[in-house]
Amino acid sequence: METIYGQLQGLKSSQLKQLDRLYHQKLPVDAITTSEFAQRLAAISTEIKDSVCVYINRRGQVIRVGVGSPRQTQIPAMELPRYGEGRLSGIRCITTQLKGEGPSESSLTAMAIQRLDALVVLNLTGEGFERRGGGATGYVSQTYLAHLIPQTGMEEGQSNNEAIASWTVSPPMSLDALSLQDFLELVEGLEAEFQREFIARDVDADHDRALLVGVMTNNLKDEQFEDGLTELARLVDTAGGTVLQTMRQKRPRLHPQTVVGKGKVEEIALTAQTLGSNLIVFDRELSPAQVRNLEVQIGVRVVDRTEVILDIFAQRAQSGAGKLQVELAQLEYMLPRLTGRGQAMSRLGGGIGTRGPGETKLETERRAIQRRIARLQQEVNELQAHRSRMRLRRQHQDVPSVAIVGYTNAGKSTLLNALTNAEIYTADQLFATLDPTTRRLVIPTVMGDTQTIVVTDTVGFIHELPPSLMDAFRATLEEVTEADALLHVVDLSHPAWQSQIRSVMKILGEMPVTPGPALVAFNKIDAVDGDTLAIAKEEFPLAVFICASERLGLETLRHRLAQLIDYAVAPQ
Ligand SMILES: Nc1nc2c(ncn2[C@@H]2O[C@H](COP(=O)(O)OP(=O)(O)OP(=O)(O)O)[C@@H](O)[C@H]2O)c(=O)[nH]1
Ligand SMILES: [Mg+2]
Repeated sequence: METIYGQLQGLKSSQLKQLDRLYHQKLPVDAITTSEFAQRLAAISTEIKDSVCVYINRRGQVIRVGVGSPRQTQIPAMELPRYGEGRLSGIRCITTQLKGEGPSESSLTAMAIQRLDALVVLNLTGEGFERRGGGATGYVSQTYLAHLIPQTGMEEGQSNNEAIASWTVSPPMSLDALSLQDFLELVEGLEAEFQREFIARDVDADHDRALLVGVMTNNLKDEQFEDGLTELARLVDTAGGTVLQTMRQKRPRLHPQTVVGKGKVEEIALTAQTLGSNLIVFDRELSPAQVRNLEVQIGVRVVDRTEVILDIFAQRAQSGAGKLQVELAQLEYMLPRLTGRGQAMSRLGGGIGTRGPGETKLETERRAIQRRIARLQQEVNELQAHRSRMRLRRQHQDVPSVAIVGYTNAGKSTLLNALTNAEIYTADQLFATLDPTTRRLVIPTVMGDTQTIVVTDTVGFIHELPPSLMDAFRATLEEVTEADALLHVVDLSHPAWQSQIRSVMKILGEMPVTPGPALVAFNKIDAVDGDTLAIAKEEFPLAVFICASERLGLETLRHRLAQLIDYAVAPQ
């Protein structure tokens, strides 16, 4: 017996046998259904007093039989072929309906999620008869034919509109009229239209088309939640993806298996299908099991915030040390997530979270990965030792050191460039800098002479910096803990500047060695209003205010640095 899906309780074995026999039926390739096949389906359905769904491929073979509505018998996303946006799944569903008129909203939604070729609804008369010598007739009162239609005009600006699946449902027609329809003509015409729309939209295959999902839990304030989503959108953008839409759900507690509730998962799947999204990004860390469950139900690759950050790091890493640390972070993140994901990953293609040195390692054995991690750890240790020898040499020469720290995109590199004419890459991007750069800087002393110090610019921080990154970048972060003092650069023009300060302080507080004293420098004051300036001055009376890009306030900054160093290196 083949598997019969759906609600089988209470069915007699003779009924199950009838359902099973449907698997042996074959339809002509150019017919949606034949009259005989539809009557037979309707006869069984009438007998068991429940809907029956049959799924048929383009060769006319029955590939799935289920009892219940199209929604209850639908094919799981992971079992569906994925041909991309320009195509349909190559499978149609014929279902019987005991009451009601046309197809229900939920049946149509199921059609859209599975990208079915068509959905055929057979309304039952409630009676009928078996013809002598086999063959049922009279069970079908009328029929409906529904299919998807391409969404036109999904332009950039429109992409944030609610996703509305587009389908069309025929007026009721007789079974005879339905069986005369040319099925091949219908799907070929439809696919040609989908293909045209797909090309018109100029979809770039290397470009992730992402849906963001935010889960608002009780411990979050509205503002925090929205700031988090805004930042996530910037991260996806920096990683090279396009955000098509952001979906939100409020939940007192996360759903243990899928984070969001069942209805939301369906909505995400439908939206992904409708908008042609190939990536779902959650605003929090997901467990390996949650990622698997979500991918199976949505049929699109699912990543969490950490994976997006790791992907940016992988794209940015230039130096050997940078690449080494990124690879280590990626492997440490991936190791617990390996089981079962390999298959899903290869089905769902590349993009955010699949790039970088860690990528090819995914297929190899766990143990090989563990060995590789151990080797990378060793190399990071050597890197750490090398950096520490360099610092020791400086300390012998009595050169005080300052590390520039701050939230990513605060203007740290711009400031070091302005102070020392260094040529560090700066950009309005998150994590523009990964590798530390150290430059000499001459500043006054508190006594009025001059002195030389070294200033190091390094990787920026972010709210909830992934622990695997913290560990892998320990050699880089040691530049921070080993410096005599810190210059904490804050982007005062950013609406979330206060929470960014808190995040930076939190990360500094979690470092294995307590960092030195810090001077806060509020940057980008050219883009700040008077009220914000007043609040910052009141909350941080010792801070300096600068505009690194216009080199404003740097004289004051040099003097305050002198005081800071005088305090930091004074014999205690
Ligand atoms: N309006 C304004 N923009 C600035 C100022 N300083 C820097 N920027 C801009 O802010 C953006 C980020 O500057 P970066 O120096 O790359 O920032 P960062 O802190 O090094 O960032 P990461 O290395 O990515 O962590 C760039 O587009 C700069 O041009 C400023 O004083 N005013
Ligand atoms: Mg930088």
